[in-house]
Amino acid sequence: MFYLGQKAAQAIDVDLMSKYGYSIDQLMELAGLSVAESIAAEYQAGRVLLCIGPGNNGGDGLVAARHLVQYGFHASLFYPVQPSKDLYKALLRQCEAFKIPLVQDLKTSIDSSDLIVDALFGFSFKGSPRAPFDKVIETLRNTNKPIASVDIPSGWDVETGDPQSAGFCPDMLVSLTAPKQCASGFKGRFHYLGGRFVPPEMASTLGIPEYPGTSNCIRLA
Ligand SMILES: NC(=O)C1=CN([C@@H]2O[C@H](COP(=O)(O)OP(=O)(O)OC[C@H]3O[C@@H](n4cnc5c(N)ncnc54)[C@H](OP(=O)(O)O)[C@@H]3O)[C@@H](O)[C@H]2O)[C@H](O)CC1
Ligand SMILES: [K+]
Repeated sequence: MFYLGQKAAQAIDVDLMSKYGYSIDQLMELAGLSVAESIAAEYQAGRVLLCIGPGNNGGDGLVAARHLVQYGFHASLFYPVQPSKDLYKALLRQCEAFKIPLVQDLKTSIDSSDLIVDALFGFSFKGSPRAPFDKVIETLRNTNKPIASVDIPSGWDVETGDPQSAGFCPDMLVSLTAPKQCASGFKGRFHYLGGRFVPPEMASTLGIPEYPGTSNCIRLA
């Protein structure tokens, strides 16, 4: 399977929508579903805190929160920067309908959670984290609660990963569509692949393995 660089990951996203006709809502729903399924495959249904970022990685987290509640988890959201885009507003409304609370105090919420989901940044992250996410990532680095990262461990460079060991090491990584190059430095326990929406032509070019049965995720390592 190919490990994608930043430009290749962004180009695939564009192809899925322009060449193959997917909408972002469709891709995000399936991406978030696969994140929830991967988590439910490895962790007992407990208290899960989802840290949500300002882009589509955060959108995946909002979708995953809803599915995790349906799987019996107690979910809450830490969502420090809420963009005004209709897509995210609608996903947040759905979370409200599922009685998923928004929390303000990250440290206290981490202490009362069994698992943290990192849906802060994905394949469009660049440079060093800017405020307020610098502090959020620092707080995640200082917890010993397990972290499940969506697509990229937030704060890592999409291609070079975390060479200075300045970021955190997640316990789980759920790569979406195909792993990004930074995933080769992942040392956590569970590496999953999700995003079962890739048409056969693209799947064979990328070397994506066949998903088993009706599953929306595959354990890679
Ligand atoms: N095809 C797929 O696999 C799909 C994956 N999905 C998910 O989408 C993300 C990529 O989403 P995108 O919106 O392109 O980007 P991100 O979520 O990674 O982040 C963009 C926002 O982050 C801000 N940003 C970037 N760098 C920094 C930084 N150093 N500090 C603070 N903030 C940063 C950026 O702000 P700008 O002002 O720089 O624009 C954006 O607000 C992918 O990884 C998957 O998780 C889709 O859901 C479905 C298809
Ligand atoms: K992430």
